[in-house]
Amino acid sequence: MSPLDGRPVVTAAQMRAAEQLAIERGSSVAALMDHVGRAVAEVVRRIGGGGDVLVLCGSGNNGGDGYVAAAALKAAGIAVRVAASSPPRGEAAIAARAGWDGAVETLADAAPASVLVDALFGTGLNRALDDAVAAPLRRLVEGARLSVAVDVPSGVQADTGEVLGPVPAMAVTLALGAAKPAHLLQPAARLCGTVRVLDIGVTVDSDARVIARPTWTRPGPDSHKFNRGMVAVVRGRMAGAAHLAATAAMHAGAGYVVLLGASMPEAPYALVRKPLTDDALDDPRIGAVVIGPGLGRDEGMREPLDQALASDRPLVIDGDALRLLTPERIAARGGTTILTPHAGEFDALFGAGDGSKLDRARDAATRSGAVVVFKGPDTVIAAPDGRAILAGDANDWLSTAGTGDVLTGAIGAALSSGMPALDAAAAGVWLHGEAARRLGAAFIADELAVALKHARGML
Ligand SMILES: NC(=O)C1=CN([C@@H]2O[C@H](COP(=O)(O)OP(=O)(O)OC[C@H]3O[C@@H](n4cnc5c(N)ncnc54)[C@H](O)[C@@H]3O)[C@@H](O)[C@H]2O)[C@@H](O)CC1
Ligand SMILES: Nc1ncnc2c1ncn2[C@@H]1O[C@H](COP(=O)(O)OP(=O)(O)O)[C@@H](O)[C@H]1O
Ligand SMILES: [K+]
Repeated sequence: MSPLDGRPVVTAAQMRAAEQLAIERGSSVAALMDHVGRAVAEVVRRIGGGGDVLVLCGSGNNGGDGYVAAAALKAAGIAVRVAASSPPRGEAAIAARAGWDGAVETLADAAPASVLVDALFGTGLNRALDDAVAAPLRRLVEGARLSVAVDVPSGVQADTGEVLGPVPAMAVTLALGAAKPAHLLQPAARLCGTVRVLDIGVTVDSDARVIARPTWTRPGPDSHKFNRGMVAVVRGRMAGAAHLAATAAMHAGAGYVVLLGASMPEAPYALVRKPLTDDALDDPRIGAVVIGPGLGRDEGMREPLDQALASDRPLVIDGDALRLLTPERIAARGGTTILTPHAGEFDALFGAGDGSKLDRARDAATRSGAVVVFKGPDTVIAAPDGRAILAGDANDWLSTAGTGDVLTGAIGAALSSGMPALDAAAAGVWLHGEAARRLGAAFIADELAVALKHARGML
């Protein structure tokens, strides 16, 4: 069992392809199922505290994993029972069922146990759970002290994170071989509890990964304010938002932050204030220009936006600026661009569309030629070359005004330090998430901007 950080995220089809490759190299579905079932049993034995176990088995291979796990638990001397939603169908699942020498109860009749193992449906779920399954599943999860899902909680769509009908929350989910989008994307991710990847002896790779602690160099003897990273934040109609972004950039470790569009000195005095002159963005030392927080959506703000787009400096575009643009206009810019839309801004810029958040973010990155940070209770970062990074598990207290402005500043700081755009976006998201985790509850965006320094100190 290992934590998710930095691990590949694969779809059901990618997982099947990896499984197929393992089979071509001499393994078999039955051998994989045997491996998975035993590994699940071992974890359940370890975390179950010796309590009795009820394994719920479906008709597919997820159910097959369940029968193998039940047999292994029994062999280990654990009191275990099995209940099934319907008989096994595939060859491997039928063989796994045959390896279980105990009774098989119906879901309706099964009494709860202290540990519940949900092996009803995995990546093969293709519709909402029937009531005859959903109701007993809920009753048995509620009656258990500990509930463990095999691969994904039954009822969630592994590739999209959609929840098909009411699904009870599990305490632990054992992701088989690799994380699936549902382990990170909402609303499914909240139902997974603690997710751990279980090695199943299948090699998986993917161009999508779970966010991980970034590599972000600390200042050294050669550092000075300009080579630490210089960030220019363009101020608009609502000065507070740009201030938050600028403060965040400073506390994320930028060496020099300038607020363009203001000239009167005021605290914090470390923040340099200058007017947005025609040549303000020409300074080659500027490593990132941040525009959008509090910019205003009126026609009058098109001018500074045009100036930023025309500059050859790396650009972070957020908030109102996203409302004044089209994907084509961004694509035409060339150069490095990072967009940080929340769901409303995303829909306005790229259209509502269907598909998973991961698919939509990737499509948006391709269309705009920019790295797209699609924010929300889960955040998907996508690059035009197809790579993607998923961040789940956010502190819900982030849902307060101004936290997005803070994120923009943090990304600006990372970008200005010379990181490639995808890495910079991920570093900013990680720092923001870590600062929020440390702050706990009911913090405000001003505090979040300052708290970035504590997260930065960990790197
Ligand atoms: N890919 C891999 O490398 C491995 C996968 N294994 C397991 O196989 C699982 C996938 O197995 P399957 O493809 O058989 O899929 P599932 O076991 O998730 O279920 C598929 C079956 O359930 C039916 N079904 C789908 N939704 C339903 C619903 N709402 N109500 C009633 N029936 C429904 C389908 O028609 C199909 O017959 C994985 O999640 C994992 O647990 C392991 O056994 C072995 C290794
Ligand atoms: N449960 C949640 N709901 C909304 N936003 C969340 C949640 N959890 C984390 N966040 C994060 O909080 C930030 C909100 O940004 P945004 O909506 O742009 O706010 P603002 O425009 O007020 O700064 C984003 O980084 C988002 O990913
Ligand atoms: K399951």
